[in-house]
Amino acid sequence: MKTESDVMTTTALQSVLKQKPLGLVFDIDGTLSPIAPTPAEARLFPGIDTRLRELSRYAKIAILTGRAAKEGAAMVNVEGLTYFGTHGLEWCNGLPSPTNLVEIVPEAKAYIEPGNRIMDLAERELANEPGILIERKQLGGTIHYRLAPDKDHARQRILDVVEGPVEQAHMRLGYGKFIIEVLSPLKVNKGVALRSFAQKMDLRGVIFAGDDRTDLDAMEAVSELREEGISGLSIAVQHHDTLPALLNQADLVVQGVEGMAATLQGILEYLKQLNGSR
Ligand SMILES: O=P(O)(O)OC[C@H]1O[C@H](O[C@H]2O[C@H](CO)[C@@H](O)[C@H](O)[C@H]2O)[C@H](O)[C@@H](O)[C@@H]1O
Repeated sequence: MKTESDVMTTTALQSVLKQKPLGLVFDIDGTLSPIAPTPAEARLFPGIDTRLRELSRYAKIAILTGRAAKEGAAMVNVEGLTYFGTHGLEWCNGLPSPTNLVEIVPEAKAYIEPGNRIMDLAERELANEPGILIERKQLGGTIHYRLAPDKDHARQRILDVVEGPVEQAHMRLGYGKFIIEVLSPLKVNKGVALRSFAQKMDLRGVIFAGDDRTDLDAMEAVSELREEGISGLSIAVQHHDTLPALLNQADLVVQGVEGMAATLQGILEYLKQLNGSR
């Protein structure tokens, strides 16, 4: 049985889906892909790639991930989408290739070298720490401690190693699900990236879905765009550890990646119906 709030949600979702051009923007980890013990083990939820391919007939689609753009694109592997990586710091229109290069915010280039030095240091100093894994990116990278036997100890060890050098390099740290990230100090985040995508594609409607702290910026951007007259809706993918702030900000909450996959299927069916195709 449909509840009153289900009906309201459906109505709100449908009203955004009627807009043209329509944009659909998705985080990957925890949204399109169940959280895995390590980044290399994560895979898209079954059928997501097919749905994205079909959805791209009706909407402009962007992937907006904290992973490097190249890694995110390799994971999704659907042609014709915009791939934003490192929380919006880099992007590629379509799948990256030797003739289709990943671009980076020009002001960020000055931080590539210091970022490399900090990641080299982290690799050296944390090599013997159990359960710590280092994921390097074009700029900086992510230090994972999900597999550490003592997570509090691992987190503190990481901070002891990188906090000082990050401060000296005038860079900053970011925090997520059992990760500490070495980032540029620029005001680039998923919200800025979502706004640039909406502007570039001249979107009249936009839907964003995400599950973690950095996705909050994109959800706030959706609210701002709405105030500016662009129809928008944000979806939080709820897990056992989802931040309350994210659930409060979202217009719609779905349960886990499975719930997100079902919502994508519903969106696809509605767009097919709207556009008279089967
Ligand atoms: O904010 P996001 O776009 O979700 O990016 C944050 C990080 O996501 C990835 O790490 C997370 O997913 C891994 C695979 O499921 C998991 O092992 C890890 O514990 C999670 O934090 C990605 O590997 C990182 O590069 C992103 O920064």
